[in-house]
Amino acid sequence: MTDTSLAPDTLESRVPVSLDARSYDILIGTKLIASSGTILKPILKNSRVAIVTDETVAARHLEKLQEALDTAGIDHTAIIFPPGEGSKSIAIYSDLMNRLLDARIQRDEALIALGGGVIGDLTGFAAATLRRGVDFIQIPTTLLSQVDSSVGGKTGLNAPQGKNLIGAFYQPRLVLADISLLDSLPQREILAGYAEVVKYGLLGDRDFFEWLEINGKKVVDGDTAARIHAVEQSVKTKARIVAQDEREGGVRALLNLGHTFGHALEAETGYGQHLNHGEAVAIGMIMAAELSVRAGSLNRQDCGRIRAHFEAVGLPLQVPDIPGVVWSPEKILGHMRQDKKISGGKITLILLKDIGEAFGTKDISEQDILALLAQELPG
Ligand SMILES: NC(=O)c1ccc[n+]([C@@H]2O[C@H](COP(=O)([O-])OP(=O)(O)OC[C@H]3O[C@@H](n4cnc5c(N)ncnc54)[C@H](O)[C@@H]3O)[C@@H](O)[C@H]2O)c1
Ligand SMILES: O=C(O)C(=O)C[C@@H](O)[C@H](O)[C@H](O)COP(=O)(O)O
Ligand SMILES: [Zn+2]
Repeated sequence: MTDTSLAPDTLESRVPVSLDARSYDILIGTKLIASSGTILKPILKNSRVAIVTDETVAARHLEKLQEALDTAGIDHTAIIFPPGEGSKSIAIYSDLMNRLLDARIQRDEALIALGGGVIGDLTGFAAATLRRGVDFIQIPTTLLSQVDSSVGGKTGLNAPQGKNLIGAFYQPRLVLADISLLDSLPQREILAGYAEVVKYGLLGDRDFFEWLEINGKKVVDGDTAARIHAVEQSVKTKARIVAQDEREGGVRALLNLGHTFGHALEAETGYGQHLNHGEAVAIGMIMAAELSVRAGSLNRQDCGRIRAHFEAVGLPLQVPDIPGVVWSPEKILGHMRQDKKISGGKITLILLKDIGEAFGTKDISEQDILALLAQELPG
């Protein structure tokens, strides 16, 4: 357990992730980065770390982290990559490993992921594989990474064949979710993160979805208390599910609501700037809700309620036209056939029974998926 007496009084919440020897805390609050060195020091085996970040985050937040580490007497080196999904690639991973080895990062030293989900997934995978495993800390700087990607230990890279197809389950030692870091985040990225926030309401917490119907706009518009509540509720749900099923043998698959479609859309766009992960997941959740109505598990009225909330906050509902992309149901289905939840050659979909209750099924035929895609894709 983290020694929270070392944290400033702007620490609002501590959410534990209970995984035996791999347990850790998620600390949520404002202005936490200024105290990060003091908080981290007792967790580190050795007073030397490598910070991995991207150019955009480095320009805004790296200095604050470096100063905090200096104050605590922790040596550090920074490795900076271009921003964007393209950095979750084998080429960047290879470059990162070379730089970590050139810097002689030892097994008892640690990596700090300072950034969004791209930096978190990349750094986590590097930590899992460097000298067969070094500790890593998540300092998530996007709403998406604070509510979702920094927690639960899914790390990895995209492959030309599909999203997140190379990776490892490898838990961080601590997650430091500093809400103040979101002040510099563009609105498009706030909305991308909000898609994963709504996911937590839809898949397992109807009360939270209803809270979002009232307060979602505040979360999106920058209200600190609303953002803290949204991060806390999301990670509490994620921590509970991950503690039950760390390696996705069962219930954890529910966290993939909207992702079987969403990842296929991302793969088809080549992980470019026109459709980010949160947007693809938002559209994928609408597809899952529509398919749930067709399958008879969700009523049309609840599907309409989900659509209305997405519209109210500004989440995308439809697949956009993207230059150079010719959408085709067959191609999207082809990407879905690479999904990691496939077993026995059958696509597993996460559908809704109700707002607040998701379930996994292999009973939807490929013809039914194609029919849904024909309705939902442009053109
Ligand atoms: N491991 C998991 O459980 C998990 C969960 C959800 C998503 N993901 C992965 O996360 C990735 C998406 O993460 P993301 O949405 O954070 O994207 P991202 O990491 O690409 O960040 C989005 C953009 O925001 C910029 N940025 C980050 N923090 C900023 C800040 N504080 N101020 C200004 N700009 C900032 C980045 O430079 C980038 O351009 C995807 O690859 C997705 O597959 C993983
Ligand atoms: O943590 C999980 O489990 C999730 O599914 C969270 C998702 O939001 C996230 O995008 C995850 O990376 C998807 O995992 P994948 O196994 O489908 O690649
Ligand atoms: Zn996701």
